[in-house]
Amino acid sequence: MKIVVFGAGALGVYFGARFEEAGADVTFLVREKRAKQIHENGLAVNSPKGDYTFQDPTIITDVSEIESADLVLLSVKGYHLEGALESLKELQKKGAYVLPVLNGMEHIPLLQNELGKDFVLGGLSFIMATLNDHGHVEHNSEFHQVVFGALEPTHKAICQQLEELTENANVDVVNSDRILIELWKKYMFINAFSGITTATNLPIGPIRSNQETFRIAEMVLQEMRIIANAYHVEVTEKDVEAAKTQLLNIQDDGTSSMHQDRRKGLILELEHLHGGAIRLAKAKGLEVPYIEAIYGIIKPFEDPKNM
Ligand SMILES: NC(=O)C1=CN([C@@H]2O[C@H](COP(=O)(O)OP(=O)(O)OC[C@H]3O[C@@H](n4cnc5c(N)ncnc54)[C@H](OP(=O)(O)O)[C@@H]3O)[C@@H](O)[C@H]2O)C=CC1
Ligand SMILES: CC(C)(CO)C(=O)C(=O)O
Repeated sequence: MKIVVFGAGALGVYFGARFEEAGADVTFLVREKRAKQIHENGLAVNSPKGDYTFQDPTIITDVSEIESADLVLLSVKGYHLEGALESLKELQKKGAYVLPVLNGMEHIPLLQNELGKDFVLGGLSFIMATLNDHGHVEHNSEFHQVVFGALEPTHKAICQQLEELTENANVDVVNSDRILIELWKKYMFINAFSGITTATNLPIGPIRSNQETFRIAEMVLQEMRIIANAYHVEVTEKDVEAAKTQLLNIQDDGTSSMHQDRRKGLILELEHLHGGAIRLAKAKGLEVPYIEAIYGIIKPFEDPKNM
């Protein structure tokens, strides 16, 4: 299977490594600065699930160098999506399906409008990973899951192929037949987790120790459930409880990728995540005061000057 990893960041390199281990032909489509860093330092993953070093990674900076591809693993941040569209369209024309693993929801209709519904799969991931100063992946948890699935009947064959590729791979892969619900559940969870950790600038441990603070995360879960329901997606109270249990079970020093970005002084995905939820709520006439408060608190830190 020919897989193009679009965005050689923490997620892209991690899952690219696991797909290559499983026998896929993996190409990384990157920008010039990242290409230079990879040529200087190589490409590697440090992980409790097993380290991996790419022997001779295929790195390209121009989409025209790709003749054909079966699948694009789209792993850019939400704020880089617009800049990725032209190359994605080229890849789609060359036969590729796009599997986005970004957090959030707004990218799905955007990609469907730009590429056509037939080419945009549903996808998400659970992993705690970040790039170190060498541009290598530091995987900081025991979980490393990709959940994907067909949003349209035309996606079934490629989903089946990916499932077969990864059957015995060193990665937890789920081909879900309810991917839309899974996407919303992840969106609910991430807006609570990334919101509360980034707003407080704390990992989950001290947040959990303070009931008043943890309650804010619980209220974000509830508001996200209500938004999902307004879009006819059946996220339930039970799902909210499950997300809460997930928050209670993360290691004390565990934190979100957005909080890691705040710590590193990088651009935040706030607009795509919480901004997106507020827009989706407004479109349905819903009030989401907790999400708005989290958004307002984090907003100044979108500007790296204020970090
Ligand atoms: N990290 C994590 O633990 C998790 C992250 N996620 C989600 O996954 C998504 C990706 O996150 P993450 O991997 O952490 O992000 P990173 O910032 O580590 O990686 C994103 C990469 O995309 C690259 N990129 C952006 N635009 C382009 C472009 N036009 N062409 C080529 N490359 C491009 C960036 O390259 P450049 O260096 O050139 O800027 C960067 O290397 C986010 O939506 C995040 O919320 C979900 C679960 C866990
Ligand atoms: C919560 C987590 C770590 C799960 O993968 C995540 O998606 C993120 O922090 O972006």
